[in-house]
This record gives sequence, structure tokens and C-alpha cells, in this order.
Amino acid sequence: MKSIGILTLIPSNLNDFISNNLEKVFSNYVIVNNYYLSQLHPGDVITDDIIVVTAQSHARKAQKYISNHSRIIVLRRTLPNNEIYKISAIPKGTSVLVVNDSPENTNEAIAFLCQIGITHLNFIPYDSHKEYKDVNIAITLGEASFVPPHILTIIDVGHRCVDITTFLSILNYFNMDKKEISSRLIKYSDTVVTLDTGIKSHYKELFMKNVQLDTVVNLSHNGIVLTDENDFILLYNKKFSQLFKIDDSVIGQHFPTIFQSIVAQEFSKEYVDELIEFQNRSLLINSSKFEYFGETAGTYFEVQEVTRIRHLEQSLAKKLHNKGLVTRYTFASIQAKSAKMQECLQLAQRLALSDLTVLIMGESGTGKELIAHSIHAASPRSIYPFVAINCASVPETLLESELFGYEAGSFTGAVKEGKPGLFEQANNGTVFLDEIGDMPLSLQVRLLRVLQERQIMRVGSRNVINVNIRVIAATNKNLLNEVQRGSFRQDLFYRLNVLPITIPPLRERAEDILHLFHFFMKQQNKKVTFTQEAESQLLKYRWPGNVRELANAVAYISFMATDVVDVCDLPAYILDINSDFSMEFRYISTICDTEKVFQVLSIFSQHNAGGVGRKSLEAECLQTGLVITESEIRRLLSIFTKLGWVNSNVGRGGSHLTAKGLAFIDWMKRYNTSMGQDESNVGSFA
Ligand SMILES: Nc1ncnc2c1ncn2[C@@H]1O[C@H](COP(=O)(O)OP(=O)(O)OP(=O)(O)O)[C@@H](O)[C@H]1O
Repeated sequence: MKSIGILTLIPSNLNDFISNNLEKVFSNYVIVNNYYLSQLHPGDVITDDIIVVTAQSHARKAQKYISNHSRIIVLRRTLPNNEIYKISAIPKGTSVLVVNDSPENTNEAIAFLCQIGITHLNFIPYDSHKEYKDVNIAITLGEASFVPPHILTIIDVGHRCVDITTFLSILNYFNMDKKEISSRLIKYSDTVVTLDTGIKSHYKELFMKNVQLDTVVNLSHNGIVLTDENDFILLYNKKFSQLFKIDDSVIGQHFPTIFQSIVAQEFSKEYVDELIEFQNRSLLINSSKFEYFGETAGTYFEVQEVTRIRHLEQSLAKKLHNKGLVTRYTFASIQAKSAKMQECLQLAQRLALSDLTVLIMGESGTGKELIAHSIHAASPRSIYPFVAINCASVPETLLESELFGYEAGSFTGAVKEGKPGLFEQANNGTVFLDEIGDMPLSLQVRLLRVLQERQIMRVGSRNVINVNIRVIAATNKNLLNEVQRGSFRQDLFYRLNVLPITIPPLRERAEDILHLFHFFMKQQNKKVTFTQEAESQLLKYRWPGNVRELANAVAYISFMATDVVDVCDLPAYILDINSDFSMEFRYISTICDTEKVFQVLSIFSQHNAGGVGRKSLEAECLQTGLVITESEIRRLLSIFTKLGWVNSNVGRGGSHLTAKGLAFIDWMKRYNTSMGQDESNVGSFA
């Protein structure tokens, strides 16, 4: 342990006082010894590392007793804060007697008081031969016995304490960098007047910076080591010492040697995501060089526990789950027996591995959303968010801010702090734009920019935000038709149509129909068998609502039927294919122009069971040469809805042709054929 010797002239309580001061900062780290010049004899040698003396003259006298290896430091001393406050409180211009044991020490005391900034008083140096009748206050540095008896107000500041600059000199000489000592010194310096206030604040600032840095480094969940340019360890953090069970003794040691002895592996200075096994743990190491003034000054090593990375992934997944930003389906959720669907799934699985935009096409209810979820779940982005939005169900006015987010106060009703849009929320993950064919033209331009630049701008902001997303879009519309009609941008279509995939309608994959029936039945804990007639009826049916409609039929059958399902147990609309629509036909022919009815239904049937809005209907009628007003269309839609041929959706999804509507079309075809009419006269039903 290092040692400090305090050398004064004669034994007095001064030594104890100074020793006490030094102990406040150095206890447990440094030994303090006392020496008195008056008691030293020729041949005595003081061997402490540092000898502190109270005056330059003592240093000269002590020289011959001090070993060559010791260093002499002349103490700089100061006053405790509380004493200075008493002196500062004396009114300006007051005459104050300064008393010490000799004229020389008295003058030194006055000089010292001036040095620490006490300049508002009229100091009178004490001379034992003079009288000081008009003086009422005396200041003394521990020599109160010399104060003339008539002076009743005595400020005895006692011995002066060790100044912070002396502590810094000692620390510097010892090359001591102990956090505990620094913090004791900071505390000590707060109790005394510092001769050099600059040093005090600078030291304090440095100390605080070190504490802050230490906190940051030690709070890290990764192990950190810093080495100098020759690979000697400069510092390491708590996590590193926990991982490798090392202590302070490694500071200053050669890191490669230490590393190889602990980990028993080759050491490299350049690690990039290097995985090593250590005590049944997988650790990931990275390193990077750091510089001082443009010169390489050392290397920074960071060690991550892979189990922790996994844990983080899991907790991210949990958070996403709570927010609903995860996929609900995987490829395992998709039932498929038919070759067509198997092929489709194989393609989708291949697309999952790419990062390109996918466009899923298919009639309503064929499982487009299911495929979109599964693609994300099987993609490298699977641990990141999956954000889905149905472009047809969100009102046009809201869609923009939902997708792009908005800045604070950008419109009435906006949340005060602003809000990130779905593109931002999906960062690193996938955005699923369902019913993309219904996206308003105004937003299509903005979407194009996202696809081209992977950049967005919040509503009301001019700042560009980079987003790392994959886009999957789905539609039940024929987008090329929409492009021709001018309701979908051609450039956007090509941007989306990078990896197209079309899901076949259920009626084209007969094998899936019965398989799905049994699958959904099983989900409801039901096991049924179908009679031959029932089976053939199910296969004959067109399933315009595809798997969604089939799931509804299962719900109906499982509610109604017994173990054996016969034709009569099937929902009426499935049987309606063969039913007679002559009543309805007579009814509509009395109230409407049947030509218009056929035309409009024909347009519906061309929409592959997808939704179609009034405006689109009007435009498509005009294209086929049929002049029809919007109010006529509205009336027809209301009649079709009443007859159960059409499902009118509130919102922007448009109206859908129902199974019954399709059955009516079939009936019309048969009716026209039996009447010997050309089908084209009554519209081109699919
Ligand atoms: N092959 C399948 N196996 C199991 N369930 C399926 C399958 N295909 C579709 N489904 C189920 O059918 C329902 C409709 O599927 P989904 O919503 O994915 O269709 P969609 O094509 O996106 O429909 P829309 O165009 O109307 O949005 C869902 O409940 C889905 O789980």
C-alpha cells in the first residue's frame, strides 16, 4: 500500500489535523505516518512514497532525512466553507485584527485571506507591542490565546485544511484512479474553499462525465471490453466480468492472451457476428477500432448472449401480439387437396422467401388474406410486424392518415402528438393492402412513391421518413380492367404485379370442397357423412362466396343435420340452382325494364363475385351502350337486394351478387334456351 508521511516542526495537533484531512480521502488506500523535525536524528531516513510539509522552508530542512525515492509535496491549505461564511458576514470596511503566533505568520494569514477572496475588510496585522482599543473583531488561525482580552468577538478558523490541489498532486504521483477516492474528494471539496476554483469545477465535471460513462457502459446488457492499440485491456464492463468471471486484475493485461486462456479459442481482432461457444452458452462477438485524433487508439469488443437475443425476439413477438400486429395464419392453416391449390401454395411458399412485392388475386373468400398472412409468417421478416388494412372498408378521408400517419395538429380531430401511420408501424415487417383495387386514385400516387422509394411523408409534414417494408396486396378485381377503365393507375399496377399469384375459385377445385367440409366440421367437433346426392349437389354448386361461403354452409349443416347429410339438409340457396324463378321474373318484368335488369346483373357476374359500386356500375353500363342513370341503378339495387340476389354493402366495398342471384342467372340461361333465344339478347352471363 502507498504511504504518505506528514512532517511538521514539533509534535502538535497540527499533524493529527492534516492526517485527518488526508484520511477523509485516502483511508483504506494509503497509510499516513507522522514525523517531527525536532525528533529526527542524523541517519534517520523517511521512506514514505510522499512526504508532505507545511512550508517550503521545512522541505529544505527535511531533505537530509528523506529517501531518494520519496517525493516532497508542500501542502497548500485552505479554509472550510463554514468559517469563510462567518468572515464574509462581517460588514464591509470593518477593522479586523488578524492574529497569529509570529509577525511572519500573521502577514501570511492576511495574504491568504486576500487570496481566497476576503477583500472587503480592513485587516490589521497583530503586533504584540501595540494596543487595539478601537478594534472589536479578531480573526486567528488557531492562535486565539494571543488575541487582546478586550476583543470579545473572535473568529478562530483553526488549522487550515488541505486544499484540493494538494490531493490532486498526490493522486497524480500515485497514478491512482479509484472511483471511491474520486467521489470522496468531490465530497471533501464541497466542504472547503478551493484555492483554484477552476480546478474544482473541472475535476467535478470530469468526475461526473466518468460516472455517466461508467453508468452507460455498465447498464449495457452486452459485455464490453476496450483495449489500447497494443491490445492491453483499458476497461471492461460488469456484464463482461459476469460472462467470463474476471476481476480488476485483468486491467492492463494482454487481452488476446486472457481471451485465449478463458475461452480456449483463437483470438481475432476483427470479429463480425462471430459465434463462439463458451460454457454451454452461445456468444456473438463483434469488434471495431476506435480512434484518437485520426489515429487508431484501440479496439472495442462487444459480446452478446444469443439466448438474450432470442429472448428479445420473443418479447418483441409478444409485444407485437398484444398490439395485434402479428399473423394469425401460417401455411399449415391452409387446407388444400386439389392439385391446383397445391401448386398455388408451392408458389406462395417460394414467394415468401423473396422480399419483392406480391399481388394476390382471386375471388372473394378464396383465402387471399390467409395466403398473405402465411407468406409473411414464412418470410425472413416474420419476427417483425404484419400490418393489414382493407382499403375498401376504411373511408377515403381516413385511409390516407391511417396509412401515412399525421403530424401534430394537422387536421381537426387529429391526436395532439401526431400519429405514425401503418407503413411506419410495419417497419422491418410487411404491410398487407387488402382490396387494393378499391384504393382511391389520389392515394395510389402516394402508394407508388412508397413502393418506389420506400419513403413516406406524414400528412401535414414535409419530412421524409424511410421505411423498410415488404408490401403484399390483394384484390378480387381484375386490375387490368380497372386500369383500362381509368380507376387504377397503370404504373402502380406494374409496381404491384411483381410476383403475382392467383388463387383458383372453389368451383374449380372440386377436391377441396368436400375436404374443406370435413375439415370445418371437425373444427366443430362434428363428424358427418354425405349421401351421394348431397355430395353431387355440393359439387354442382358454384360457391360464389368460395371458402367463406362454404364455412357458413358448414355452420348451417352442423346446426341442422344429423350424422348423415342428405340433399334436404343442405341450405336452400344451394338447392335453389334448380329452382324456378318464374314468379320473380314476372314480378320484375312488371316493374322494370328487364333488359336493364339483365345488363346490370351481367355486369355483377363479371366481377367474379367481388363487390361493385354504383358509380362503377353506371360507368360499365355506359361502356356497353346501356344508358342508365344513377337513380335507376339505385332502384334496381334495392329490388335485387329485396329479392336476395345482391348483398348491398354499406361503405366502399360495393355490392355483391349472391348465390341466389347467380342461380337466377342460371335459370335465365335455361329459360332463354328453352325459349329458343340467343343468350346474348339477355346479357352475357358467365
Ligand atoms: N384453404 C383454406 N383452408 C382453410 N380455411 C380457408 C381456406 N381458404 C379460406 N379459408 C377461410 O375462409 C375465410 C375467407 O378467407 P380469406 O379472408 O382469406 O379470403 P379472401 O380471399 O381474402 O376474401 P376477401 O376477398 O373477401 O377479403 C377465412 O375464414 C379463411 O380462414
